[in-house]
Amino acid sequence: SWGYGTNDGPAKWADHFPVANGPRQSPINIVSSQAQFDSSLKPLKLQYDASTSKDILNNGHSFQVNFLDEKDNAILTGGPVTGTYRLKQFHCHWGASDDKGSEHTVDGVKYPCELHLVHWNTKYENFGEAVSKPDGLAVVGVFLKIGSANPRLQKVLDTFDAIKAKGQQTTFLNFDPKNLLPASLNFWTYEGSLTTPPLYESVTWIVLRDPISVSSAQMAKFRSLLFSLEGEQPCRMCDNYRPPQPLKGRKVRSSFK
Ligand SMILES: NS(=O)(=O)c1cccc(NC(=O)NCCCCO)c1
Ligand SMILES: [Zn+2]
Repeated sequence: SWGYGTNDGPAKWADHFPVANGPRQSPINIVSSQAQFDSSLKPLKLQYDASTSKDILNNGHSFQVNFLDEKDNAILTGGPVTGTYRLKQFHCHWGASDDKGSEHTVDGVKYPCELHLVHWNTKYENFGEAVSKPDGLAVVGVFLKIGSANPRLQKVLDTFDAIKAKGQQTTFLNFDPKNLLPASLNFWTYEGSLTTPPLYESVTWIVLRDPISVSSAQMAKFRSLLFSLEGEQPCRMCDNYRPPQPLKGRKVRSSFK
């Protein structure tokens, strides 16, 4: 199956997933001067207070914190979307060094890490139904910038020894993802896709302008995870990001001037 290596990485994904060369692929480079302020965009509303985290998993591509999504416990409304989107999971993408790792870039600037909070449109039955629909998902992207250690993020990193290898999972309760958001919810938004196979063109992207902090030591902890199964030749999990894709005429709107 697919990965991020020389033989199975982003340059090869089109072999099995031809939509990789489609008209609304993600991520993109956000050219801030080209983004158009849209006063009709509503404030982004992230109601995570009753969010219910369940567990954390190493899926062989990233770590993923999964949420109970049978009820409207953690929802996204407003911003560029109509209706209600439910939080399903969050995960990250990062580099082998602090000079790269994010999927979206801003004026060509790469961040060391990018957090994705994945929500699905409740007009569909569940995530599996929504994931392939053009208005199926809304993903909030948050950049991580090297600075002081992030104590909220540390709670996630403290589970990594239990999920070192692909397929390992452990209980992870009562984590509030609101604690991973910057003070301002100013955002850019555009119509895009999953950034991993199957690359479905089903995502309304909502990329927050302001980063949250992470320390260099914390970034090193991300890189202690493995792409590989226990007992296999260990392969450190890093550079699990897709590079920016062609804009193909899409407009990027901003919620701020
Ligand atoms: N990276 S992302 O565009 O936020 C994103 C969001 C939701 C799903 C996905 N990708 C997938 O679920 N791929 C299916 C296999 C992933 C490993 O279990 C990517
Ligand atoms: Zn992602």
